[in-house]
Amino acid sequence: MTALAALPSWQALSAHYARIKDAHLRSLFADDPGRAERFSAEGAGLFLDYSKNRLTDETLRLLLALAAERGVAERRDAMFAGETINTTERRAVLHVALRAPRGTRIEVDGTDVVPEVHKVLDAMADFANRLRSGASTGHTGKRIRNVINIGIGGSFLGPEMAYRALRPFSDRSMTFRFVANVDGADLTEATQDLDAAETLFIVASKTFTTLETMTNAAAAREWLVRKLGTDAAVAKHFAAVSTNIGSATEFGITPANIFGFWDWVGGRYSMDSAIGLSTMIAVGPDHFRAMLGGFHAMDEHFRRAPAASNLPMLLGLLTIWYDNFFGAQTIGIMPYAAHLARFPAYLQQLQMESNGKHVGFDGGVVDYQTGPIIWGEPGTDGQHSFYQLLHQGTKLVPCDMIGFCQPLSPLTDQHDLLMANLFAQAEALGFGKTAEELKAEGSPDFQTPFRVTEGNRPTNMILADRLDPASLGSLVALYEHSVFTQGAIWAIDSFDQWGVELGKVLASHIIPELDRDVQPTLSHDSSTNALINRYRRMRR
Ligand SMILES: O=P(O)(O)OC[C@H]1O[C@H](O)[C@H](O)[C@@H](O)[C@@H]1O
Repeated sequence: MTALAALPSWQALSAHYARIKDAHLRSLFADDPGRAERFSAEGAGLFLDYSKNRLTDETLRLLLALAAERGVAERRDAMFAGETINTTERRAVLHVALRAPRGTRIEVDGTDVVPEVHKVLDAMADFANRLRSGASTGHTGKRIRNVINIGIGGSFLGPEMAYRALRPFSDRSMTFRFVANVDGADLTEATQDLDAAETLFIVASKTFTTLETMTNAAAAREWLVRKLGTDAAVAKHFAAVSTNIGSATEFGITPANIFGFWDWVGGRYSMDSAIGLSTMIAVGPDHFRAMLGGFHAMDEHFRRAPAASNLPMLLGLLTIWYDNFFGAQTIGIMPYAAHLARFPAYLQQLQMESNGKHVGFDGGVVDYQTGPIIWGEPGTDGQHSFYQLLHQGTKLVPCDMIGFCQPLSPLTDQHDLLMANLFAQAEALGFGKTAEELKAEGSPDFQTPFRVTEGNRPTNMILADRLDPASLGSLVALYEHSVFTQGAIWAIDSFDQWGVELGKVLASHIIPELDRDVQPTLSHDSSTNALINRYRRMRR
């Protein structure tokens, strides 16, 4: 593959960047009345205004040329065709099959996987309906009122985020909790006020080997058996979601309560697979299917919309623009929706685990920056903590601002306040306030320099009608495909995660060294040895 820096479009972008890097959004807007209209696009129920970015028509033209030269569309088509694009794990990448409507054909090694997907969805729907209606009960005959999802990473962040996002659509008579951390405090807090007879645990793990999840699942089983007095209770109080059906069965989970998925679904791309069982129990199968519809609508948009109006491509290319040309290190995600409080955390795994790589397709170390650091908080909360740095700090932090036009809360007047803040923040970040303007408003001279806000801070504005299952699906798929676009440009495998292995292996070496009954001979570095020794002395 041609080195990125050697591509004509890359070189043209570098030269173009040198020319426009200091252009201010104030003048870009003043000189171009049609800017907002031209730099916006719509698809799958989402509207994207990207006009408040530091770009011109030429920037866009060159970024689109880069996407073409780098073969983003071809790689996208290869993904949809079930090709083995996750080369380091030799796997297809087919989260798009999870939301393919019945009757679509998507093949992996000659087998159409769509019927299997719908078979699992139907089994999940049956399970969810029986729980929600009370047709299936716990071991003592009591209705299941509490669902605890035990899982971590992709088996946690998606389900937790989706449950919180869709609470207005959820069965309010049920309690949903999400346990991830191997810190026993997590499970203890989640169970301490619950009646075991009314509690279902879903053990969610693609591999069914993850230390945290297996440890918490075993502790949950002990808790349940202790509370209900018999091992037989496990059958009615545990379900599992995994690609590893054998280990889930060995754990003692009733086969009818095990829901499978496939190795062509990455953990961080799995919230719309059986990993979403807790979501489906919470909101019901119809809403879950509406969410899949939103995902699919964005898949189709990504697949068919011309690059210049293709939301995920635009979002991905803008990330490249700031990351590689402006040298930005991070991107902020600011959902103006309290229900999306966990969306930035969800996107952290999706983006950073996918594109936090420094080795390209050819096995060589890349000579450019890859995935940005993703972080964020819901607005308006963030405005009162870290926005100061966004407005007046020394770092360039492009932000995605996300809003919904219709409130779901009955406090509708407050929605105008929320949206006014959303629009105002993007305006302030983009255009700032000059010393002259401040003086004209009567700012005292001694204060004026401190009050100047430079502006020229870029934002994307993403709007949807309301936060519902369909728009949530579209929004997640938008970011999935943006991540894909970035990975294709950087020529990295966005679907492996080898970097997380070393820490796991080292932990497995240290675990026996903490055993109270042994006096280990430690052979780590002097810092790690001292820390282990200190812990052994200090713990109770
Ligand atoms: O679903 P599991 O197999 O338990 O994996 C849970 C998580 O742990 C791993 O360490 C990976 O970094 C994540 O990609 C994955 O989502």
